[in-house]
Amino acid sequence: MSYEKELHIAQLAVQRATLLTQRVFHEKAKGTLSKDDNSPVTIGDFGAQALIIHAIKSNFPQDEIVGEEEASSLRENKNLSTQIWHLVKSASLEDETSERELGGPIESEEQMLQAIDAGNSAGGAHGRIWALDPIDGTKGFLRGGQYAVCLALISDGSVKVGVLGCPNLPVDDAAPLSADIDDPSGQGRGVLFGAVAGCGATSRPLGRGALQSSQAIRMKSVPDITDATFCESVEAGHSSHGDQAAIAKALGITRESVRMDSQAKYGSIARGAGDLYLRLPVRKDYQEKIWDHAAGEVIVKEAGGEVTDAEGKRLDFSRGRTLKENKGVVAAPRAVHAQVLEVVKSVLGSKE
Ligand SMILES: Nc1ncnc2c1ncn2[C@@H]1O[C@H](COP(=O)(O)O)[C@@H](O)[C@H]1OP(=O)(O)O
Ligand SMILES: [Mg+2]
Ligand SMILES: [Mg+2]
Ligand SMILES: [Mg+2]
Repeated sequence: MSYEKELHIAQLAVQRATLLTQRVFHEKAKGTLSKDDNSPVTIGDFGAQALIIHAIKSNFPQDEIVGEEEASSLRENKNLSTQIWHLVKSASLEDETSERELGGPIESEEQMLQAIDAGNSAGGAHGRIWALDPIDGTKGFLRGGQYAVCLALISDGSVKVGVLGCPNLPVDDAAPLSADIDDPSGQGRGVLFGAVAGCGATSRPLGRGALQSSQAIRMKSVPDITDATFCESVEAGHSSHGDQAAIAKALGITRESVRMDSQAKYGSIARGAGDLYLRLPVRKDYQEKIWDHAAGEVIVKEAGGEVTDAEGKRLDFSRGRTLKENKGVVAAPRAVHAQVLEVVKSVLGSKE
């Protein structure tokens, strides 16, 4: 199957939602709530989830959706719900054809809340399931750093389509990897990554109207691993900076890591701006969420990379809303992945 329509709709939907999040990014008040697990969620997360689910349901009504957010807190907070509705109502691409392809506007605030709640699939091993993270790296979003709007289609447990909207990464695939956003106007920034299993990965400028033309991306070859650049989370609670530093040292890597929030890390290594992405668990009991990895996994694999957990197992997207069979993530160019994994195992093994 070619998944041409799925990729097209996913890219348009992520583009439109990313533009909504950018408006919130530049506002001082972001309507932030704290969820039960103490993580933040903003009006940008809710608005983006509503828009993307509306687009998927309009085009693929039978498909299920695993979305990070749900609307119960909004039903108890009319003020916040109305703020989101204002954002969603006025979100549109400049291109009318694209707008129509996304199912036209959401008609009411209630329909918006229902769309948010339609991301409640339990996930699983059968059928077509979309994994949606409307803002990945919400902490980065609040800090003025990197974040990503992430959407993937999983079919019978494996990722077929992945799209990442990264508004704060440079458009230029060859720009050196840096977590800084030193250009507050956003000029020259905003990239949309896409991939279909078996068909390669691409990047294109995020833009405001119809999709601009894309170019193929490839990971960089790494003839000498000691020259590699690796990226990792900003948040020390999300992955073990200590273990990652020990692994880099054992590999002979001398360059400092680049710390950035969100799946912008997967996009960055896929286009060769960085080489490795290491995410070693801090807490044994944390289960990674499928929406935090699905799009990034297929984009890196299609750009010539390998993605496994810290034990070398493939990421298993068929187990529900989380990657409960996996611990950590190791992403690297295919030619050096085994070498990196060996060091990961030996560094983690020596701790036990
Ligand atoms: N203890 C944890 N270990 C790993 N990832 C976590 C942990 N807690 C939250 N996350 C998730 O990591 C993702 C961000 O990753 P990164 O730090 O690489 O940008 C977020 O989706 C965040 O989830 P949440 O959306 O609930 O905040
Ligand atoms: Mg996330
Ligand atoms: Mg999120
Ligand atoms: Mg979150």
